[in-house]
Amino acid sequence: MKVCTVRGIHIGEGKPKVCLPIVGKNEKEIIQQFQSFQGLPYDVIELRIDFYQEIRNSSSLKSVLQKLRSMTDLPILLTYRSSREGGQMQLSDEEYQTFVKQACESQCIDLIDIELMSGNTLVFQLVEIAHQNDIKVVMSNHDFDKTPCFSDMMNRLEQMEILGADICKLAVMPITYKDVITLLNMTLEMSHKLERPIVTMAMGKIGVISRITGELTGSSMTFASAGKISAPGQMNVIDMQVLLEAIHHD
Ligand SMILES: O=C1C[C@@](O)(C(=O)O)C[C@@H](O)[C@@H]1O
Repeated sequence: MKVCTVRGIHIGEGKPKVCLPIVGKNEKEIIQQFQSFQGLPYDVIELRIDFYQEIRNSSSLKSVLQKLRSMTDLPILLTYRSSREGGQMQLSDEEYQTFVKQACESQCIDLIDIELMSGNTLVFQLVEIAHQNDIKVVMSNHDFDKTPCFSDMMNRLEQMEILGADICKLAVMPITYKDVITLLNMTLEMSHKLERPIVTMAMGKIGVISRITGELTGSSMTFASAGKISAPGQMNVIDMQVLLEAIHHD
């Protein structure tokens, strides 16, 4: 597995990197949430821009990205999560493309989430826009209803790599503990098979274990919370670091 380095953070090496999501609906809330992270042990900020009410307004979008950039040197991952995949809103294909272009051209972000299921042509175009602007692509897929079978999950991660992902991310919903074990096994296998770092998680209460075992299975990043969660099962960032450290070995 190759390492993806962003602003000196090596994703895919050592302990899984901890990402904290911001879920503010306006600029004030976004900045307040970011400020509340001060002093906490984390590596990457995720701005969940589907929560932001002004996502379609290019000057507001630019302004919020510029403000956040001016406040931190940590890597910023910008994520628009469609309602199809558990997010807060649905952009049309055209709007999605415009949004990705504006965000990447702002030069205020380091990584951008692109949903695998947006359709190959659109995904290809979005990856191109990101890479032209030196932004890394976290390609993602979410199943909030179930855990797909082993081979389906493998295929999705493989497809992400083929489509140009720099990091391949899969989040699923387990119904049973067996689903969680299936995800962990699949992660272990794919972390050896793929060239790109992978990120996986089983959401919800019964999937919590999957958020701390990345060093064993090869999942290179994990999402925690500092107050507001962006997905079910995220644990507090301080508890998370204690557990990651307990598992960590050289
Ligand atoms: O894709 C992911 C992972 C996630 O869904 C989780 O389960 O922690 C949280 C989201 O904010 C992020 O974009």
